[in-house]
Amino acid sequence: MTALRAPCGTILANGEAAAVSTLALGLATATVGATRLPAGLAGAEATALATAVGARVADDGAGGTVMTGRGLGGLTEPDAPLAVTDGAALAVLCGLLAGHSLTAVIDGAAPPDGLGALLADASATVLAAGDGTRAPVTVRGRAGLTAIPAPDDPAQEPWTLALARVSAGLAAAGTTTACLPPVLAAVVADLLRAFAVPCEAAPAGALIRLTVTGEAETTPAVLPPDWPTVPAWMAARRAGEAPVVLAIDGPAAAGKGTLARGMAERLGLAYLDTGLLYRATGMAVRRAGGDPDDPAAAEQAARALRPSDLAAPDLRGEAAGDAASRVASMEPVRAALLDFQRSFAHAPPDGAPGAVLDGRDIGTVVCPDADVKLFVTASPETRARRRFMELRERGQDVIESRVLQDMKERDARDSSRGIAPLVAADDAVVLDTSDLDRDGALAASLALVAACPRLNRDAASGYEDSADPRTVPAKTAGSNRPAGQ
Ligand SMILES: Nc1ncnc2c1ncn2[C@@H]1O[C@H](COP(=O)(O)OP(=O)(O)O)[C@@H](O)[C@H]1O
Ligand SMILES: Nc1ccn([C@@H]2O[C@H](COP(=O)(O)OP(=O)(O)O)[C@@H](O)[C@H]2O)c(=O)n1
Repeated sequence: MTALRAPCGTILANGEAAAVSTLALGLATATVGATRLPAGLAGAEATALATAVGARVADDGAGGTVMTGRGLGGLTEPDAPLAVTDGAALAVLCGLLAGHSLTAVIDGAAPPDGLGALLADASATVLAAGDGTRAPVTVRGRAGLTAIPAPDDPAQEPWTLALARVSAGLAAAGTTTACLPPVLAAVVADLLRAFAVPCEAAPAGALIRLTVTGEAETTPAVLPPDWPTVPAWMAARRAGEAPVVLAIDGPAAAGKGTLARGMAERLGLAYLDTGLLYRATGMAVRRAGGDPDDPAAAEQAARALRPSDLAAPDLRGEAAGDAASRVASMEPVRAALLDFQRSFAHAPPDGAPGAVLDGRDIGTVVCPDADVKLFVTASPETRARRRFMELRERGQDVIESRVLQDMKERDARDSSRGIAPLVAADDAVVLDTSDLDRDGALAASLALVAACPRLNRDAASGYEDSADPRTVPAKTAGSNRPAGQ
């Protein structure tokens, strides 16, 4: 057996985040070809760990890392103990190493209960200092693990073991099943798919059942730069605290909805387009033959609004936008729609750990305590161009100069109204998307979420550099200002 020497590497110690990062690094080291990892994911210690099992590591020239692995089953035996300070990361690493013909000693964290039994089932042997519950752990792996039996009661298996099951399953014959909490399952499935590992995710009660097809040929991946946000939402969810609320405000066609949908998807949060509530109210008045400027008709429509009204096909056009901004200037209409928006933010549907809301007054009125407030804007010409293209793609016969004119009028009405006007909250970050494409805007926004103190509280070490707000082309709103200026 390899003689014990001083530890030669550590892995970030952030519970779920550390385990997911370890899985990402492990996949990269077990993949033939060059995988790009974003800044922050492969820290110095983790890089040393990957190098110790035969991966080649280089800078990508942009703060990230290019890792060239050796293929599943191709990792080499480390000639010194590997140091891992987090038990969940250790479990994932043991699972990965179990599918290789090597012996590795891992020192640092204690292995989670049941890890030895799980890997023994897959024909790898995990030995620990006598009883399998203390460091150091020795993994004697072997190529071509037998299929890993499903857990007796998936709901009872700790997520640490479920993740070890996934990592061991990569090299195991057939299908491996693991059950994980929804957010963790979503990010793991995302990661596996990035490396082309066949995997399926389906609800299994409160958990998500992930099935991973083993012995797949992984392909090099490019992990997006927002990976550092992973610990943020995981930390928020684990803390069992108030839901995460992200508020996105800004003028028409700035890209709020595109950004909000993207953030909700990436972070596993619920999304509410609050503009639709006003659009549906305004169009309900119009459809009833009324005038959106009539306060009584508008209030009645707002009070009678039903979720199914939000699916009406004519809500995206400029006529609906115009009607919306008329009814939106009336206090009773706003009051009638406020509770719904606040309830959505504070108790997001489907047990989501938080919500993203976009509109005009989310950061100022609806959710003044939001964790992150973004004020998204772009030059009027850029916005008009985008809206024009969008409407044309929907088959609407529109003239760009007219779209610009309508939009300016609507922005002016929204900014100058007495109640909940369109202004950036004092603590909002202004994000000008004029020179950012959709992906760029999303990456910048996710980096801001990663930098949010409450969300990072539990996930500080190893990630703070990557969440450097200096990389974000945004500034904090010092004073309230009208849109489009
Ligand atoms: N950064 C961007 N670059 C280019 N086009 C964008 C960008 N963000 C959004 N768009 C496009 O602009 C149009 C308006 O975006 P949308 O998200 O609906 O804005 P808003 O919700 O602020 O009205 C859509 O067609 C969308 O695809
Ligand atoms: N939170 C909100 C959301 C929308 N609105 C109003 O609803 C109109 C339509 O909003 P929207 O977000 O659907 O419009 P776009 O930005 O997509 O063009 C806006 O012009 C505002 O007048 C509001 O007053 N408050």
